Amino acid sequence: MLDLSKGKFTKEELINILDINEPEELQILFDTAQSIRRNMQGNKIFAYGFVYFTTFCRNNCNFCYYRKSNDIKRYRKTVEEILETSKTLIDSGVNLIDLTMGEDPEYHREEFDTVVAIIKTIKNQYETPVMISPGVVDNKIVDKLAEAGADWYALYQETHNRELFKKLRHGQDYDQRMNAKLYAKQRGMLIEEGLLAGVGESNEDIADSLMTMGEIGASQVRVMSFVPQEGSPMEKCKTPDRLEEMKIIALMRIMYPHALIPASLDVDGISGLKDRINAGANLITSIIPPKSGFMGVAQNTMDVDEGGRTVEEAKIILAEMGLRIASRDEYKAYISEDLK
Ligand SMILES: C[S@@+](CC[C@H](N)C(=O)[O-])C[C@H]1O[C@@H](n2cnc3c(N)ncnc32)[C@H](O)[C@@H]1O
Ligand SMILES: C[C@H](CCN)[C@@H](N)C(=O)O
Ligand code: SF4
Repeated sequence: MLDLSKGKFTKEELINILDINEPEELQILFDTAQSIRRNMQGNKIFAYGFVYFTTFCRNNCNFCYYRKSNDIKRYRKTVEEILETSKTLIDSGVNLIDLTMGEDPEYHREEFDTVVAIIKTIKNQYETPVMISPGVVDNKIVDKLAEAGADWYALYQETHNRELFKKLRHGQDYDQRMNAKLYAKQRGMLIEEGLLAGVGESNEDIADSLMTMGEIGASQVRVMSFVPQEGSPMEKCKTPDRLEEMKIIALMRIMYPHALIPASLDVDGISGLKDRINAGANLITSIIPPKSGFMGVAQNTMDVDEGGRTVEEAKIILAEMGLRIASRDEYKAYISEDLK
């Protein structure tokens, strides 16, 4: 097999690696990714708290439960609720708060003033890094979010095949979405790019995405397996075999040794943590406090109220693997020294 440790691949080589199905070859792929992760940061794994503070959305993404046309119960949390949940997460040991929202017209109307205030409190009072996942916003809003002190702007293209994008993010503009994150990067924010697995992409599409992540300078890169959502146009589509997601995680780790790569609890809950870490992920995302009334995205309730999506639970699994959760200071050092 190809020498994987070199880290730089042509598109053809990437497609060949994605085609691997022999157990021995797969093991080499995952072992290579794991050893790169260990070399970069020893036994540390980072952890993000997830705060999905409004589930109202003006868009109609075909894969998403919260799409505008889906007739579901929605919430818009108060500032107090958002801050209280953020504080609970911070006290439990997360390294960052990911403030995530549907593209809620209410926040666009007030030009994100409330979001700016929340970011400032988390940054200045709680001394904790912030990621903002607001969907597409115009440059003026990106300026405001950057000035408020947001460290990260997360915006996932889902695919870099424009035709497929049009089907998934129906009615949305590919370039506008791409340009929003490029502008955030230009403004000095770190950016996260992401892919969906199992939505009709080819291995060539995945290879294109893997290369694009590097070209645009994303410091955090992710893949999530598609989870079918009740009431959405893709409700009857199957969730893909997880091997595809694991291969993509491993390749991202090998291509981008410094990158933050999520093991998201939002796909298979806490039971999916170990495999993703073993594939090369170095960050646990979608940690949600039980009984807080806040939801996940792809798995909106799985493991939440049972307390499965907590630092406490993750710690137990990591300990069995000889790993531990990084401290907030270790995380701050990582993003200011290794990623800049
Ligand atoms: C809910 S959005 C939050 C931010 C903002 N609304 C946006 O779309 O950018 C975050 C991401 O969740 C992922 N997601 C949504 N629905 C999903 C599903 N059914 N299965 C897997 N991932 C999903 C997509 O990658 C999407 O970009
Ligand atoms: C997809 C979400 C992240 C948005 N920035 C969250 N459910 C996650 O898995 O981290
Ligand atoms: S993925 Fe984001 S933008 Fe698309 S419908 Fe869901 S919440 Fe809205």
